Amino acid sequence: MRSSDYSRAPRWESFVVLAWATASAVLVGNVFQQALPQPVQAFGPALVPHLSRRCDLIQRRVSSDLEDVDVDVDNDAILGSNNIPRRLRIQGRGIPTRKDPIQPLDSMTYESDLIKTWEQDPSRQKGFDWEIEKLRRYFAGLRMRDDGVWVRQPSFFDFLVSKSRSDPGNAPRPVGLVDVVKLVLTNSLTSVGLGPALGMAAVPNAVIQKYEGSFFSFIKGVLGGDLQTLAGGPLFLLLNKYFEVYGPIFNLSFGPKSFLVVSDPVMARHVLRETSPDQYCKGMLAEILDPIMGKGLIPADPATWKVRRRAIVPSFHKRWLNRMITLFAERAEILADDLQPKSAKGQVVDMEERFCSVTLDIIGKAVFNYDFGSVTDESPIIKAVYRVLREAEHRSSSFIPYWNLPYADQWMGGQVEFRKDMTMLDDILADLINKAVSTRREASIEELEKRENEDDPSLLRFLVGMRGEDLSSMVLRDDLMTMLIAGHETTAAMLTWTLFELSRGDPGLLKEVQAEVRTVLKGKERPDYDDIVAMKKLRYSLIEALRLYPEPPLLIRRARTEDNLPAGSSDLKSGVKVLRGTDMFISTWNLHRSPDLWENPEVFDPTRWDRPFNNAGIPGWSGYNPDKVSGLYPSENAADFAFLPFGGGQRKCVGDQFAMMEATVTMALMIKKYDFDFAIPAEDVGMKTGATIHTMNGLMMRARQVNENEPVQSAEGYWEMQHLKRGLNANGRPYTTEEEAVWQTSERLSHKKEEEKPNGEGGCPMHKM
Ligand code: HEM
Repeated sequence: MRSSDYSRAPRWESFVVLAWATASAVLVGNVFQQALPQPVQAFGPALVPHLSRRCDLIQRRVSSDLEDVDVDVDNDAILGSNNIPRRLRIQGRGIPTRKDPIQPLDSMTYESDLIKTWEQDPSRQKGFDWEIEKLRRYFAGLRMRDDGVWVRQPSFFDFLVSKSRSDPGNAPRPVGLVDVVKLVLTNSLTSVGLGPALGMAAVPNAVIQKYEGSFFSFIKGVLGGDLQTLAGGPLFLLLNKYFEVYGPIFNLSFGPKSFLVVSDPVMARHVLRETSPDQYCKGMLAEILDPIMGKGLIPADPATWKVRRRAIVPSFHKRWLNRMITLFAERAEILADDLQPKSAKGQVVDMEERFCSVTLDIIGKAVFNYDFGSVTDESPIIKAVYRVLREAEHRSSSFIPYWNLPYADQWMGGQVEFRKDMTMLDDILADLINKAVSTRREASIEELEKRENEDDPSLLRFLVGMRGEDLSSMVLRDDLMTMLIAGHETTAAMLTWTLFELSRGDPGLLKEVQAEVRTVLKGKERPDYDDIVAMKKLRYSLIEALRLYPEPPLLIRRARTEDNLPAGSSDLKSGVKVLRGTDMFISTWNLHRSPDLWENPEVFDPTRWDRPFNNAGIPGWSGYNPDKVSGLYPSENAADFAFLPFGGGQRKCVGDQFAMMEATVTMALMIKKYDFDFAIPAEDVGMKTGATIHTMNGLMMRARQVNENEPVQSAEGYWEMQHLKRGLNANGRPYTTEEEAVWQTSERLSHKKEEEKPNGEGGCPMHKM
């Protein structure tokens, strides 16, 4: 066909040729985009210059036809470039819900960058390239909303949009099929003894192959994808058994799939702190949590995480945290009041459920100023939240992604319900976000920190007010949903296990913690920050519960680059080569209960946090040093990564201070007003796991109201005695001089004898009996 024939060509033909030309151009651009420098990427469509004259001619005709498409929009309200024609505009503003077919463009993608590149320099919005770009956007369903936000509607030409993440610097690419194939091959060769030839370390292999349950339960486990059933119980307990057999690093294999299980502080420090967050991502955790948390901070890929972490951290500022203390106290008081009639009647209360309710109410108010009212009420929304949480937990302990089966949300009972629950929660969230956006007052971070926001001190209000914050995309919704989930059951579990351990342990310890609480809060209506600091024995009890019951008991990572783990306490002196794509579990459960890292690791002993601990047998580990405790709890740094209550490194929990304050205030108000007795034997409480560790049968207790102004019948001396009997001074440190040792020991012990004398003045009545 001669070029002059085009003037006579039928219109549909020119349309097809144009679409083909545009598609090939953009496809070429998209395929090679990662390999090309940014300016070249931005001109993807122009990568086929020989087509330009033809396309120009056809395009002029087609685009003039398209101008006639009538889209009713308020042109005055449109922000940004005036060069965007009406056909590329669409009505609407605000944040849609997940189920809406029209979604804002993900601001972290290459596509978004490409649009920004065009917008940054309006002088470039002319000529052939610009016309092609406009057409590409039209066919790809890209539209600009009234508020200037680019959205995407479903389109047959969806492939014209590049969804890949933009590359911040030299970030490694996500793991792909080739990496997985290479990994499986290497694993297979290593398992037949060829590992050393491939440079792989001789990491022991733990193969789950002996199933001890019934055939029926096995089939049920396989069909339901339930890893716990197949592992014969909570996975972290199985990993603990293997830890005892194979040591601090081993491979856990299920057929061709394997996980590297790390239980060594030096290796954990390397992965969490000494590598960049680009090097290890959340891997399968991100895949599992995607339908619930989307690109929220916990599962976020490294590129999204960098941007969102920077936005979220300032919202947890000191003034806000102080303000939250009042919220914690208000909500704990509601819980205490609710316990009163049950206490009077001697009724049994499931304290685990009560702690879940109070933490849900707190996080709802703190994150988006929403009152779930779950301590006193039951509602379909609360039930939906719990069902979603259970589903998230089930997914995170499954190895078959049953939720991805075709149309699973149409025919699988649990998935149908899950879809409905998510829709309900999404609608509520979208409504809250849109309300906050519509009353937005933009300001700098410093200004926002000073702002009072009496009626609504929520994180949502802060984030929406942040100048320059991208409010268009789903990431805000994803982050809020993530914090709702992350900040709720974790704190509830910490409270549950603290009450459990304090109640079943030495009564002297509980009495001492209660005495501290009642002394610090004496005559005060509500605790403040200084009181939280002063209640050290309580804080250390809470953190000790997190040592024994870490939430979550496993941290999940996937290597995005090849790496070499240090040897740590293993025998693999050259370290361990980690291939790109390797899935890894860092077992916090094993770290926290390792006899090499703790004295009497299985014992609940909050006093341990006063005493240093070291083990020269672990090269590169500097032990636990109480002098390094600087905040509200002994952190991962004080224990050199043997203790990871809130993770470590750059992806450490953003809510650690919030959680510690919340738990201290809630527990303080509980044990100030009540004594608790087990309603079932402590050993029947049991343990099961999902993302967090729950009790098997609830924490069934009876609360006895006490006179909070009466001093606790003292067990004074329990805490100090734990140090003294180990030959340390009253603060848990070694004596500096011999004189001090002699003086302190005789002084303390004679004081103790005085207390123990029958009818001795000031003696402990408990010991008088
Ligand atoms: C006792 C309570 C809590 C515990 C034990 C806990 C534990 C953790 C742990 C271990 C991580 C690191 C996960 C990893 O490295 O894979 C984490 C991350 C996170 N937590 Fe918490 N958390 C608690 C409370 C909270 C609260 C109250 C919030 C929010 C209000 C919160 C929000 C987050 C977020 C957003 C992350 C992801 C941080 C990032 O990747 O940058 N957490 N948490």
